[in-house]
Amino acid sequence: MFDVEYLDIPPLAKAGGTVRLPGSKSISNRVLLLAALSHGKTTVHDVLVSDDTAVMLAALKQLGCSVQKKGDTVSIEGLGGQLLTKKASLFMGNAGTAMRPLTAALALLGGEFELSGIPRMHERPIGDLVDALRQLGCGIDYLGNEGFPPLRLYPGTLKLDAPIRVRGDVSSQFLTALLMALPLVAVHDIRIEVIGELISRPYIEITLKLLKRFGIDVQREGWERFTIPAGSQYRSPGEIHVEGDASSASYFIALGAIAAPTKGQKGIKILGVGADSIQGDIRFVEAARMMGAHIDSTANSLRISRGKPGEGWPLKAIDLDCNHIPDAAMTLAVMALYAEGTTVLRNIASWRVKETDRIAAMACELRKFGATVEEGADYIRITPPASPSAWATGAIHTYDDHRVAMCFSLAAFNPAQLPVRILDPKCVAKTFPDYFEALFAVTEAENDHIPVICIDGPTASGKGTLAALAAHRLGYHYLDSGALYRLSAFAAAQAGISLDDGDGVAGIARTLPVRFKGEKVFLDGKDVSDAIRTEAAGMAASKVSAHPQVRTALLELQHGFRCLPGLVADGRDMGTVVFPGAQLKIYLTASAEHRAERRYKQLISKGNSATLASIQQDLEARDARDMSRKAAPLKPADDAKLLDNSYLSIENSVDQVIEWWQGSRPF
Ligand SMILES: Nc1ncnc2c1ncn2[C@@H]1O[C@H](COP(=O)(O)OP(=O)(O)OP(=O)(O)O)[C@@H](O)[C@H]1O
Ligand SMILES: Nc1ccn([C@H]2C[C@H](O)[C@@H](COP(=O)(O)O)O2)c(=O)n1
Repeated sequence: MFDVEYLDIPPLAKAGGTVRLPGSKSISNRVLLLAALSHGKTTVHDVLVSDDTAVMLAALKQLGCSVQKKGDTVSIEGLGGQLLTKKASLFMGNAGTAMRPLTAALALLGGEFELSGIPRMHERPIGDLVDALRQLGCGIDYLGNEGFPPLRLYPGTLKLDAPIRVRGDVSSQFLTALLMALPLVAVHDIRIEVIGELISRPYIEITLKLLKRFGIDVQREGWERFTIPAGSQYRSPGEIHVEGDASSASYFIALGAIAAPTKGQKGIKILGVGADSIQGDIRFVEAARMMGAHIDSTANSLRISRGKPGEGWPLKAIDLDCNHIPDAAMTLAVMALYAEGTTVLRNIASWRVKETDRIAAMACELRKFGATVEEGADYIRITPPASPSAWATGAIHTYDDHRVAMCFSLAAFNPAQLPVRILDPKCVAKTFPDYFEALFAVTEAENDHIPVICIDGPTASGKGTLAALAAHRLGYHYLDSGALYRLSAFAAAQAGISLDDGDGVAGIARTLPVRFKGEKVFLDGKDVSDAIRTEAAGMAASKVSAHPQVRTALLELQHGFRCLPGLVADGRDMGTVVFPGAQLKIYLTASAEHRAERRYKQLISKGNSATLASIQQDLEARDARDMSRKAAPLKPADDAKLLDNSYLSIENSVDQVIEWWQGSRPF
């Protein structure tokens, strides 16, 4: 996951490859709760591992459920409709799929509970569900504002004779919550009557299908009346698989529809969800086809490609009632940027009470790209920028809403080739923690659009420390090019090749079996991190680095580090030779005394013996060699910014680099 303040996505050009989707959030949280309420043990496979499912699992554990989790497989020993814990404070985060059904189940089972969440959860309505539960005799108080969490639940006297009336036009989760809770008390037939037009019906279909898997056969008359038969009892199905998240699929369906295919690939293949999906958002496929996408499906996979020019590309604008795909419809709003004409998405009032007011959020962020957007109580109308030159870009606010973040990543295909900044990208953890990694794995940018920051300078100036920290702040990859010279010298010595034999060392360097993992370096699978960090290894590296053949041999390997979303590289010739077109070049230096002292402290802290004087002598000798060699000598690039950090802390040095970087960005 990109745990950074913002993520800059370079302009993207192409897409192709296979994406395996994480499990559906809606199915995962329903199944986890049903498993907890059932008799017997349920093993749930392919569960979504995310913030919202973590909230549900934590609550179930607090309620006395035995939960075993291994990767995306969760085994739950069901409570059989009996609570082991009758008193608890449960934190629901911003997970509506946990808050609503747990409120209903705990209110009916009795006990004293408090359910709260993050501030946005306390702005999301729950009054219609509370009203329905109060009709049943459940004890519920509002602890904050009337109609909103947090809630206090306490035992009441249940009255189950009269039909229960619940509103269906604000959130279908209220009905889902009742459908999942009422089988716990179905001593006789229990009827639910829906008031108002039921929105998001596909989610009710998911609920009914899953209830059936757990032994509850709800009878439905239209979408207005539901009956839970007397004697209903939850029974574990034993094993159950969660299908991939159809709402998450929408981003990759859209990707296939708007991106030119990468060489050798037939667009995007999505695994985990397909024509047999029980999720309503699978019907996003129909909307994407209407806009021009080519989509083939099997039972549990999809393949998407962009239409030919004039036959699906550019996309066609649509005017669509989106009641059946409320979450995935947000993706259509971004696809509208690539459509000819004005797209209207209707019947989306529920967007206003989701993680944020999604209509307002989408309108505000779409305008940053130059789109003309009109919003109404339950619709949004989007006209894209009139021409490539009318496109703009911006820093996208994500409102702690995972879907806003994921949708707007697709704006990086803009024809003006502008980068897009996603603020707080880690909000995708709610449903798809590795979304951006998955996106970058199947997208391509033109090579010179992938940003590179070069940090060159003499020995022990702090290049590595600075480069690694800057890379971490930006979510970029990091290249320690010095390690490659160290490894070449190390591997050559091990193979009995003289360090003076340029061709011999180059032969080794050309096929270095190297792997970086965090701060560790592996050569042919062996951890050599410490072995290549000695002063002697540094001197050996300096020697082999003077051979032009060795430098040429390592060039391709270094270029390979330039990957999405960007790179910070440190060394001696990053800005002058390896990445001459880099967007930012820094020449980092410090006085020889300061550098010797830093290296001295570094060596001593690792238990090595050294004297300050000998270290200073060694590093000056190494610098002299690196600066005087013919091939790619150490020197500042003509366009490098000079940074002397003799009296600058590490934090201030990083801040300076980030400030320079920000200054070069269009946000
Ligand atoms: N601004 C700074 N102030 C004080 N100490 C620093 C500063 N920058 C780096 N250091 C410390 O200096 C030591 C050397 O830093 P680092 O290994 O990053 O240098 P380097 O330039 O990459 O060295 P080399 O050329 O040998 O690879 C480390 O212990 C690091 O923590
Ligand atoms: N881009 C680079 C990086 C390193 N070298 C050589 C010269 C250095 O003395 C030696 C070790 O580098 P360090 O790990 O100390 O950064 O490798 C080079 O020539 N070009």
